[in-house]
Amino acid sequence: MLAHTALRNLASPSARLFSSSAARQTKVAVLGAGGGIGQPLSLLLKNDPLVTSLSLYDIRGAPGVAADVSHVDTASEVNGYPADKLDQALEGVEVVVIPAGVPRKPGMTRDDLFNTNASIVRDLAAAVARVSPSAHILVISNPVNSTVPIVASTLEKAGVFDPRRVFGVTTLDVVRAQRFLAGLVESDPAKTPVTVVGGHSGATIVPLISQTAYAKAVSGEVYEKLVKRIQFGGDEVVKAKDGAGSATLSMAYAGAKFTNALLRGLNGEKGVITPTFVKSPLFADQGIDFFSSPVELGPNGVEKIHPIGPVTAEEQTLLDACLPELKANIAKGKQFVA
Ligand SMILES: NC(=O)C1=CN([C@@H]2O[C@H](COP(=O)(O)OP(=O)(O)OC[C@H]3O[C@@H](n4cnc5c(N)ncnc54)[C@H](O)[C@@H]3O)[C@@H](O)[C@H]2O)C=CC1
Ligand SMILES: O=C([O-])CC(=O)C(=O)O
Repeated sequence: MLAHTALRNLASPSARLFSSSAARQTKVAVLGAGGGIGQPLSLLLKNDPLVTSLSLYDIRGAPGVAADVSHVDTASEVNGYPADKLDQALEGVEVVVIPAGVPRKPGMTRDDLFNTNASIVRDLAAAVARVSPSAHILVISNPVNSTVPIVASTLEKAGVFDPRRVFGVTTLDVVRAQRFLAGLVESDPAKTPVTVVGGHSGATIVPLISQTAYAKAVSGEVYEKLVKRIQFGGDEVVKAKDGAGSATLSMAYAGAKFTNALLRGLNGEKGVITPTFVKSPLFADQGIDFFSSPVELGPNGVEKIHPIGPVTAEEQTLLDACLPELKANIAKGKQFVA
């Protein structure tokens, strides 16, 4: 039930946006704004009335993207920053979205991106710690299961880590789950909320179909295929793009959706609840201190971490497979910064 309300709140951001005109507005930075995700994400954020100012940074091409996006006739101002202007890009920023880093090619796992992306994310987090230490950081760069602990440990080292302000963006898993389930049961995806917990890679992605209104409509082989498709939706896109990268457009949509949810929470809207990968007590006793479960977003970021709720035996099996892999991914991220 909780998940239902939660995801319904997320389902129609535009309707909520237009009723929020009196809300406090916010300066948002996109680091990696010139990339496959960064460009459409910047466009979608330009279209979000809760964003006052958009700061676009990349080691390549951000001023051009900024000039282009700045012509869109919404109120926010847009500035683009080249490679040597990271600190300027982060000045006064309250929300930082990070899609910087390399994407997968066919045959790679997300963990194969670690060697390149770990240092990119660490260095960007160090800059946020230095220039805008109280900003909320939304991590898109893969492998999310490791890059989020990298950001947290980097902030911790700098003495500015607040667990309420660091988020791994797992919204694409929720978006896919809702789209795929809705396709099977012929419902409206916006009215087919699904909670997805765990992390963001293969077996660590755990959709809780039993908590949906359609639990009984999908069983046996149909259920198994649905779960696999949600867990490996990223691979589907990587394969179809055939060497040209991974999901960018659906990720930009998911990133903008999560950013809007956070902004609504920061603005004091109540009941904004969505899964996100955060520092979490849920499985900390098993040495897993980051986990995605439904999180209520509020004026300080994470307001409340909700438990995963009732699971079936099949879902427990999925969780049992998720936890050791997630634990190793988290440890790898922490170790990189230590
Ligand atoms: N969390 C999720 O659900 C998803 C995550 N991703 C991940 O997002 C990341 C980006 O993917 P794409 O946009 O497709 O890649 P891309 O290669 O098209 O764009 C990445 C951008 O990052 C920039 N960049 C590299 N180093 C940088 C630095 N130090 N500072 C600022 N910018 C830097 C590059 O210049 C490039 O413009 C990948 O790691 C990918 O795996 C992709 C899809 C879904
Ligand atoms: O599959 C990838 O590498 C990109 C990603 O995280 C996704 O699409 O879920």
